[in-house]
Amino acid sequence: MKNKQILHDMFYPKQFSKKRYVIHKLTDRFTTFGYQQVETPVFEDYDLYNDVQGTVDTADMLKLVDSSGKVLVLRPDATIPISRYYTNLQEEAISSRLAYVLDIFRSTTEERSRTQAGVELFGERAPEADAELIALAVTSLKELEIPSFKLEIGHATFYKELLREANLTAMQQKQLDQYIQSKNVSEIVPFLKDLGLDATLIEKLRKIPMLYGDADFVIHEAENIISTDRMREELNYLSKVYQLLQDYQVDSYISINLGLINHMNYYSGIIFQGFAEGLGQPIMMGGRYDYLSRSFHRETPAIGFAFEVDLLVQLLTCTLTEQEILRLDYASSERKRAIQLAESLRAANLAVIIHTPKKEKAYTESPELLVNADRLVYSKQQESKEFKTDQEFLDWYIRKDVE
Ligand SMILES: N[C@@H](Cc1c[nH]c[nH+]1)C(=O)O
Repeated sequence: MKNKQILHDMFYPKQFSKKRYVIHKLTDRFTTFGYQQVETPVFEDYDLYNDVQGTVDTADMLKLVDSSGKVLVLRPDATIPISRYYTNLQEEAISSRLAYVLDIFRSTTEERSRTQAGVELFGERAPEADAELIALAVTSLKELEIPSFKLEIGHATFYKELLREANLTAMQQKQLDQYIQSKNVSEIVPFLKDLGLDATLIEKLRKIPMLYGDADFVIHEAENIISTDRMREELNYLSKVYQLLQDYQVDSYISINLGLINHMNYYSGIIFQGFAEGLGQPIMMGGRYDYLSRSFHRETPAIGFAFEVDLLVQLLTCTLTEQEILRLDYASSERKRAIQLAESLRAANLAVIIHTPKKEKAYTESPELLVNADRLVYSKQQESKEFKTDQEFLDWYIRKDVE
């Protein structure tokens, strides 16, 4: 049976090279969209999360106590500390586009820790900013060749506007969120009737789980349930973002889902989640969180997303070519020469192991080089080749895989 206490599953070399590839691709792409990478501490004050409203449930955090009795948590979210960092340092001309690759620790996830790669964009509230950020997410997934993925775009408060006057308790709201998320239409109506809500309001709320799919259809249908100016403004905003995504030519990867619920409740506007075929959980999530920074005593609009790196690694279909490792052996008189040869190869970014016993199974297919006083003998499986000088070998070996 799988041990559920395992903190982070071991990544073996093959898997890890996939993880490294995913991280490399994502961070390179983030850079080309102007994001600069940051890192936040693993251990954080419990109070940071306790004070910030609507963040990770305190029960889900992994806590520890330091030697002075102070309660710390293992970083349960990246958006909150990065938002605090940006808000506090705003005057010091730091970039308003920050990226990260960080492990996130939550006791609710089976592995307890997972790697997220994400971006946060501060200081802008405009459909153009949202569209560019969403286009970045799509471009990244396309480049990783993630098969059949979709991004669902919704809104954190659109349907909650309908409930303004209903004064639901937090528990009731949570229950309703669950029904909407699971599109459990048959339970929604009796639940809302029991709460004594007005029949027209119930009728509108009942439609929410159906507001998903093709953008033009959803936006048109959503117009029929609008009851406040705020709802109209937000729907127009969403529609503008969608038009921009058409210009980015990524609209075929997008669907609108006004019943989308994100678990972090710092979101205040557009939200999104990415899904890949055959995987029940989202591979990315994000959204606009314009008011989180109020907790840090300044207001800065912001939007961001995070990819679940470990899930992307599972979905990777491309085959990565592993770097071959040359095993270098030498006649005892040639030790110094062999060491220098290894140095030259490593300077050209090639992998070399000097004089190791040939017992590891993984290396039985590795090429070998024997350095003798009068010649160098290269062999790989059945093939072998001889060289008179070190330079002759280096010239050949360094270029052999380059067409
Ligand atoms: N921090 C969010 C993802 C996100 C990044 N930026 C905005 N949202 C999460 O872990 O779900």
